[in-house]
Amino acid sequence: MIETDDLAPTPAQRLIAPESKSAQEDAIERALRPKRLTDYVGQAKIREQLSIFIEAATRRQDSLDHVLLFGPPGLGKTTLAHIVAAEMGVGLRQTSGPVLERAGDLAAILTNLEPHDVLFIDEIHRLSPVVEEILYPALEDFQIDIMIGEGPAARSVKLDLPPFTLVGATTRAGMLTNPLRDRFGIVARLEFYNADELTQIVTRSAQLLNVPIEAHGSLEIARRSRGTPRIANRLLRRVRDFAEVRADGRITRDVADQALSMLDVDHGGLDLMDRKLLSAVIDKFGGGPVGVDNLAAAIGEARDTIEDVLEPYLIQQGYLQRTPRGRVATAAIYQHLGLPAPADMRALERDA
Ligand SMILES: Nc1ncnc2c1ncn2[C@@H]1O[C@H](COP(=O)(O)OP(=O)(O)OP(=O)(O)O)[C@@H](O)[C@H]1O
Ligand SMILES: [Mg+2]
Repeated sequence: MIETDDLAPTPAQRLIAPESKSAQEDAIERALRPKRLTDYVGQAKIREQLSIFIEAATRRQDSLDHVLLFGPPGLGKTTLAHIVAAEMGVGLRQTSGPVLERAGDLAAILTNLEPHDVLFIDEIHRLSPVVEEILYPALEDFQIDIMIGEGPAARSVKLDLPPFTLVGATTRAGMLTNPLRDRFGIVARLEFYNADELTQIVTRSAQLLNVPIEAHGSLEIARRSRGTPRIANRLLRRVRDFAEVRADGRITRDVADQALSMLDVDHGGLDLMDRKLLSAVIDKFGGGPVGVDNLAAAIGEARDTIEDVLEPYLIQQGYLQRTPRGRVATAAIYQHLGLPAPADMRALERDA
């Protein structure tokens, strides 16, 4: 048995939840958010592409093509949307899929844009169908059809819009309708960050927060941040607290290690929720394959939580595999947890 805790935090309470947890955290994030492309660490391919497209559009005095950003929470989609506007030297209007309930909500925003502005729609996979209808001609021809008046006197009016750039963000590109996805000229998939990139992010944030930190301290936090800048920044703040109370305020590797171990974030960045999930796969389902619905029932979490929040990093790290028959624990996770791998898995590895 793997040690898990019945008091494991709920997804939102997790120290390593990739979502933003509070208005206070949002404010801190804004302060730490890089403002220009050159300060944006990692995602080299996306940065290069965007810098070329932005320069080309600027030279032509054109608006930038519509941009779709997708990837797990906390990897820098909102940050990048703001950077696009800053690099283009234009304004940014921000809204989100669930907020735009009626067609009129979107029409009001669109008709108030300045030429070349960026309209940032977060959680764009949650747009309602009526709002999406309005969006199509807006994206393609910078025009919208709106209804004026009511009943028999109602008539449809075409309005011209200023040329603008839609930046859409989503954690789930698969949930976008095809016609919507097809209207983005630039599609960028954000990847998890490596330890080196996260070390740079932690070092930069520590500077902004005036926290003394050693290079090995940054690296230790980076390694345990699940490839996610938001988590790296959050762990940095918790380690700082620990350093101030239990040490002399300086974050060394030792201090970071002690703090994170106390907070139940292990050397791979896994916490109690991860271990609960993995122990269910291993102990209750013999290592898998197990369908995600069964897994959700076994650990009492929503299927979405498993798919959006828990799994992506575990899969990326090679701890869990997604197969057509369900989730399977890999040899790497048995090793990480210090458990003997099942005999047939060892045989498979020998033959491979
Ligand atoms: N490339 C980066 N370089 C430096 N810091 C970054 C980078 N990407 C993200 N961050 C930091 O991580 C925090 C979270 O990023 P952001 O809010 O942009 O994520 P997101 O992808 O929009 O998440 P969500 O899906 O929850 O909306 C930001 O406050 C920023 O400080
Ligand atoms: Mg965001």
